[in-house]
Formats: sequence, structure tokens, C-alpha cells
Amino acid sequence: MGTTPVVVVMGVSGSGKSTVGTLLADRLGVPYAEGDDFHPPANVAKMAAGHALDDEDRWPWLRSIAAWIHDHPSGAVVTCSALKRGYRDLLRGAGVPVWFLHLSGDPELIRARVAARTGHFMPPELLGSQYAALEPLGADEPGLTVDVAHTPQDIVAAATAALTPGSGQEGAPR
Ligand SMILES: Nc1ncnc2c1ncn2[C@@H]1O[C@H](COP(=O)(O)OP(=O)(O)OP(=O)(O)O)[C@@H](O)[C@H]1O
Ligand SMILES: O=C(O)[C@H](O)[C@@H](O)[C@H](O)[C@H](O)CO
Repeated sequence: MGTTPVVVVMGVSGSGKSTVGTLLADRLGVPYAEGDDFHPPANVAKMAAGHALDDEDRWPWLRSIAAWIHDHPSGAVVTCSALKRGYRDLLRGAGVPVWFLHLSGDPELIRARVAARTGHFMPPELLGSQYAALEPLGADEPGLTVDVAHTPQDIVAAATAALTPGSGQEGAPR
């Protein structure tokens, strides 16, 4: 069992999960997976059509991500919105230490980034439903919340520092 947990980069659509996740995986030298790649086509079609996913849509998707986490006991990075506490509890049930990096920020800032983005299936109109579902990290959940006003590089530096043994933030609940 490796000492590096599986880092779940979480947050609403457009918060920067893919941008930060790829940089962080490279910095940590661990495998990376894009949570959106685990969605069944029906989920993607539903969101692209402007409809928010519900729990019934998300549980199978979350279970497939949890299976990937289980297969990476030496550490990895995976992006997953993981909006609700119950979703994160499922991911933590994978039998491998999990650590959450919540990319949090001003809705208008994130909305502007989503609107400026091209070629992505998620319409900006769904951001409201993402915030409505979002439950921030609890004090008992292992992880760190970082404001997305910072650069991706600074966010990766903060996460890497927090994951450094002895920092007091690595892996253990805060
Ligand atoms: N810290 C940042 N500062 C400035 N721009 C950022 C930052 N993080 C991400 N971006 C930009 O914001 C947009 C959304 O980023 P990204 O696609 O990584 O978000 P995401 O959370 O993975 O989105 P989704 O969940 O919809 O896939 C992109 O155009 C990206 O370049
Ligand atoms: O939980 C959800 O509603 C979904 O995972 C969304 O967050 C999108 O898949 C992702 O953000 C891409 O836009």
C-alpha cells in the first residue's frame, strides 16, 4: 500500500478539476483519470440536453469511479464532481485512502470560465443545479478546499504541500 492517497479533485462543473487534476497527477507522478469518462452516454446526453443528473444517474457512475480508486492503492488522481457528502462516502468506501481537493470559488467567476470554454458538453445553465447539490467538505473529511481564483500552479502547490507527510493535512480528517 502506497503512502500517497487517491486524490479526488472535486467541485462544480467548470471549477477546474481537469486542469488542476492533470497538473497534480504529473507533479505527484501518479496515474490520472477523468471522472467524466466514467459517465454512461445517457448521462452525458442528459446534461448536454440541459438536464441535471440526479442521484439515480450518479450512483452507477460513482461506483465505477470507486472501482478505479480501489485498483490504485499506491496513489492516483481522479476528477469527480463529488458534490454531495454521500457521494464522497461511497468513494471513501473503496478500501483505499482517499483525499479530497475541493476547487471552490465565486459562482460568477466559474460561470465566466464555463461560458468561455468551447467543445465541452456541459451547458453553463446547469451550474445553478451544481451549486444546489454541492455540500462542502466536512471537518471530518480528509482534504483541502482551495479558491479557484488562484492559478492552477498555485493550487497544485498548495495541494502538494498539504499532502506532504507531517503537514497535518495529508490524508487524516482535519
Ligand atoms: N485556476 C484557474 N484559473 C484560471 N482558469 C482556470 C483555472 N482552472 C481552470 N481554468 C479554466 O476554466 C475552464 C474550466 O476548467 P476545467 O475544464 O478544468 O473544469 P472542470 O471542473 O474539469 O469542468 P467539468 O467538470 O465541466 O469537466 C477551462 O477553460 C480552464 O482552462
Ligand atoms: O455530478 C454531476 O452533475 C456531473 O459529474 C457534472 O459535474 C459533470 O459530469 C462534470 O462536471 C462535467 O461538466
